[in-house]
Amino acid sequence: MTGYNSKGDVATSNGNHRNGHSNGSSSNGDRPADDLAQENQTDNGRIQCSLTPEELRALRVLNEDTYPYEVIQEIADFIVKGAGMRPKIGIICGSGLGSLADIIQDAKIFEYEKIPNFPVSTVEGHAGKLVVGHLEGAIVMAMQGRFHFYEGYPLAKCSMPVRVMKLCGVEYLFATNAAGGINPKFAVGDIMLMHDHVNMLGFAGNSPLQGPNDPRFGPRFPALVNSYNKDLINKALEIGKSMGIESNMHVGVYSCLGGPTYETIAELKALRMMGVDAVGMSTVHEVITARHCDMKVFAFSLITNKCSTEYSDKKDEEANHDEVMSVAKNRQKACCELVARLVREIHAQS
Ligand SMILES: O=P(O)(O)O[C@@H]1C[C@H](O)[C@@H](CO)O1
Ligand code: HPA
Repeated sequence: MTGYNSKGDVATSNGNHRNGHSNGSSSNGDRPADDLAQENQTDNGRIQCSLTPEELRALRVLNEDTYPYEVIQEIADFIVKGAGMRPKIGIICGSGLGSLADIIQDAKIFEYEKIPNFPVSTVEGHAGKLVVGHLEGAIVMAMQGRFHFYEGYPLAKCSMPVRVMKLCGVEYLFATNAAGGINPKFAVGDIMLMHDHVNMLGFAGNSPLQGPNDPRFGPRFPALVNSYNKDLINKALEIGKSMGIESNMHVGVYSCLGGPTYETIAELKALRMMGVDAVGMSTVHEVITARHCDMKVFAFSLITNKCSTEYSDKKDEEANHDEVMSVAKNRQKACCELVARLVREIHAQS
């Protein structure tokens, strides 16, 4: 166990000085770590760390799954300074929906690898770029590529970019995803506006808010009723109507499972009994993080495949990522129009 105090001291449960080397030697010559630890012992029993604040921060980011406020602030400052603008709306592009970021004008593009302390995208259909620019008069920032739990990232890391958005100035989060339709009324290509979720990873005791709470982001125990902004849902429904796609638009409940496996028939039956309409592997932890820091949330699922709850031998009824990507590509125009018009409405009101 490692503990940090507010002065940047570091203490380890075995009394060893923590310096990033596992063999007990340190950057202070060849002296054993125990000697240094004794010498650097402070009154409170903790060990005075000889690392610079920068080294300590880098070590912490590498080894820990939580991102301190100051690190998030640094990432946000890097983006705002690099873009030369402060976004108000954040967009997370779901699988195959990266084109939502292609409609942004005067775009400043940041590859994830080049953003300090940012994770990298590993999934096909998630380009790994952050795009900041203008859309329908508003300044927006879009993630062309999100982070999923099944990639090996802890939930806090998956949704860390939402906090970056917040500290960049973002007030509205638009989260989009590709999902399997469990509600038998849903067809492939339909859009489901999320009005609630079932957090299956939360049922299993996993949350992006696990660990010490930093009140600068939000409260220890945030309420999640009314997480999905009703005004934005109603506006999106109106937009859908004027686009002539109202019969392909629904309002429903999304559930996130850990993936990367698609669901079994028994799991799908269980989800349906719980009132779930669409199932995926993302979004919920992003929404939790956004609501924790008081962002307004709009989210939708593009139904890329139907999830039958009947046993069948037919191979073509099995979900697969190629189909997910190809449906998303076919429906990108409608998704882009919906997002752009909702951004326009928000901008017009402000
Ligand atoms: O990032 P999203 O939630 O849109 O991606 C879904 C879930 C998996 O990552 C992938 C499965 O096909 O699509
Ligand atoms: N299940 C889980 N995630 C998904 C699906 C699905 O059927 N389709 C797209 N993402």
